[in-house]
Amino acid sequence: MPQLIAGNWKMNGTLAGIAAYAAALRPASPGAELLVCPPAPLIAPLRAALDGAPVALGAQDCAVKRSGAHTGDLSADLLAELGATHVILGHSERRADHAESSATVREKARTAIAAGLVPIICVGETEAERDSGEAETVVRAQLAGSLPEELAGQTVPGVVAPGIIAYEPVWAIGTGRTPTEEDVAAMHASIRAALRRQLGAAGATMPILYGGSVKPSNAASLLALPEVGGALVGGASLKAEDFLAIASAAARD
Ligand SMILES: O=C(CO)COP(=O)(O)O
Repeated sequence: MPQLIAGNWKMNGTLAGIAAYAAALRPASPGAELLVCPPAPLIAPLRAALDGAPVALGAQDCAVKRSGAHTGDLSADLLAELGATHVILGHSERRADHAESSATVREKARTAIAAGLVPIICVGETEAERDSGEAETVVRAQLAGSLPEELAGQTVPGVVAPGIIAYEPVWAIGTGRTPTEEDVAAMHASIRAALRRQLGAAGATMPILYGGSVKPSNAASLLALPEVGGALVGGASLKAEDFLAIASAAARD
């Protein structure tokens, strides 16, 4: 399976900036799969500007419910209609800023799957949890709470992976710091073991992305580690050249 390089724009990006970003991505053929997750109002314009280029689009969150009286929430079905194929769920910024529990993430993942979206479920420890030796325990608990059992059997037509995990240590996000290669490899192995236990055969192949200060300069070494199925890139995905440089680091593996 080719590695997946996913960009999470977070609350960045403008309608005015879409044309130049799409123009930089359109001719690219990096060998990795590309996914861009802009703010939801930019999904449809970016889809149009990409003009058929093989770049998938995703959202950064969706609602628990599929429709109804939920002011300000975003329906997974509408996101799919706008052109999203993926949705990031349970990012640590949402867990922290919006008090999202693993149980809520699980409900959202269920809704996303029902709407035909591939959920990218984020897990990761804080610095205090790593320092106290609890990182793997915390991540295992997040996986146990956040993954719906539908992931064990779900297939979305035309999509290889029914779900994706992103390991993002909270202390590595936007800080320029990353775990050691040994720590990334150990955590990804631990996540793989947990996925196998929870989801059986589906858990054996589900991609596990690494996220947290991935840049062109460190992408090749992070992406070469065992069980690293790609990257979830924040800041460096905002510049098309940096995003593509990370994707070409994946392609060299
Ligand atoms: O949170 C992230 C992606 O979801 C990572 O962000 P940075 O790449 O900016 O550290």
